[in-house]
Amino acid sequence: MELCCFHLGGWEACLLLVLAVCLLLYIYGKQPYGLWERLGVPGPKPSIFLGNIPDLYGSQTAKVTYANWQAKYGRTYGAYYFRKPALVTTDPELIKQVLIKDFANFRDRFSQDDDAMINNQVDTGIFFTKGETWKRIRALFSPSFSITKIKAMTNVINNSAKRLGQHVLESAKKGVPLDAKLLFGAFAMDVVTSTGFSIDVDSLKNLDEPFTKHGRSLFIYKKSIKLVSLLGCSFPMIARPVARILNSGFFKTEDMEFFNASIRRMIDDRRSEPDNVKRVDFLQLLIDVMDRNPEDAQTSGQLKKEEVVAQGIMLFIAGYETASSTLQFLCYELTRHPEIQDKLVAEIGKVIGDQEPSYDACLNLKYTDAVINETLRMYPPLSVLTRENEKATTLNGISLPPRTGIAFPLYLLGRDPEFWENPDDFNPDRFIEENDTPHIDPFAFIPFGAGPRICVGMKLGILEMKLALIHVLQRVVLTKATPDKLHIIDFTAILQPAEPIMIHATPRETASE
Ligand code: HEM
Repeated sequence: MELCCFHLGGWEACLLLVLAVCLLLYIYGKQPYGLWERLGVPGPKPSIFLGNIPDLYGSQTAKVTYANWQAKYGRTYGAYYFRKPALVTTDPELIKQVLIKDFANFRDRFSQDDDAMINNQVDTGIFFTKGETWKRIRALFSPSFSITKIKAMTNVINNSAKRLGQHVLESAKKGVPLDAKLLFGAFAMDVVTSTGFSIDVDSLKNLDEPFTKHGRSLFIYKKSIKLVSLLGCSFPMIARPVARILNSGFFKTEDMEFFNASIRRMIDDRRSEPDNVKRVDFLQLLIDVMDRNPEDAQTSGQLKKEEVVAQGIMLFIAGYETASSTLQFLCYELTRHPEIQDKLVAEIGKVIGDQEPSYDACLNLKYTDAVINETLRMYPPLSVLTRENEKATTLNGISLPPRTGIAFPLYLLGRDPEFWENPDDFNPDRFIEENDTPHIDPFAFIPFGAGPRICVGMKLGILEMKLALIHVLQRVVLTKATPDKLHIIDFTAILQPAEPIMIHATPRETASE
């Protein structure tokens, strides 16, 4: 190789090449990290390639890091999630501005280079889509979650909840403790499969049933996936094509392929059935939207088949983890607070009695609402909410370039002593309006998000949690739970106990089967 007037031997050329690559990598690794300094916004110092990710997902949990950052830099500061800058805030005024007032410019969730790591099968899922595509899909998807549709599904959810109650009673009679996440996960999976697809799985009896197994596996991250995600976010231009070729990504390929193949099969089966066997479930509602005009989905405002499949997979992703996680923490707290459990049981007895719980009756369970809210305040399943701006804008006097991330650490917000008295105490009464409770700032409590992109499954989620509590607490007393002290982890913003929560129960004297 000839370079200027030097003649380089093989190893010298190699050395030069290595040095040049290192220099380029160094420039690439450092290049995105000047924004906050330029704008005079305080914040933690980023590491090369990874930004502040090592602080968030390294040896300590993200919630501890967010608390440390807030103590050091105040309520609003700048950080870097891999190569992307994000303004982090727990200021309710700013949260309101982003989620409601300036929503038109903050429609999208924060993503790394167009979600390079989101698997093919689900990349048109409503949670991940952006801009006009999100708007079209949301408009078509939301009517499926109307009160009328949810009311029509109450019986089906009730059947799963009854099975849950019976299962807990049988275990209580045998004195067998229950793994709360497996238990409520199986219940949540039954709710998704029955309301979504009219499939009666009975996951409680068969934890290895494929739907339950793959649903559970969605949120169990292998070390290799963590590594691939890290690489993917640091080098998105390489990661995206590689992920596409290997058909892999953030979720495990085998889970995505299982759901993809199962939902496609169901769609095909239904299309070959006569019209009069139409089912009342989410898949049918989506198929009906698709069949209005299958050819021209994008322009006519309809859904394409792959979009229907992606929304079907979304039901598993969004419906499984959230409700089961909340129920496990809620029951854990009930074992710690027998007086709250007694109040809950008294309300259920008064409002529901021995009737089949209806949607309307569940609306009258005000104390149950307070207990659910208090659980969501302390243990929001999605512990960080995000958005990003389409166009350049000014927020809190800070000029944000287009596609800057915004992050709201919900866990921290729920434990903030400025908004909550004794925030680490489980006290549902703070959500009871008649009590002499301090005013709750609505933007300090957003476990379902807020504004036009709020959780579309909120009513369904609340209903299924209430029905689960009714059927469990009518049959057993939750007496004890381990571990004694909860250690909570929050990799990729999903809140989980580090060790499984085991619940002990005894049959209630008045319990029916
Ligand atoms: C305890 C129960 C649940 C909690 C705490 C919860 C929480 C959330 C949160 C925080 C978001 C993001 C909202 C935002 O960015 O403003 C969300 C979005 C979403 N949730 Fe839920 N969720 C729950 C149950 C469910 C259920 C049962 C379903 C459906 C089966 C569901 C479907 C969705 C979907 C599809 C989205 C995306 C909406 C969009 O991007 O337009 N969720 N949820």
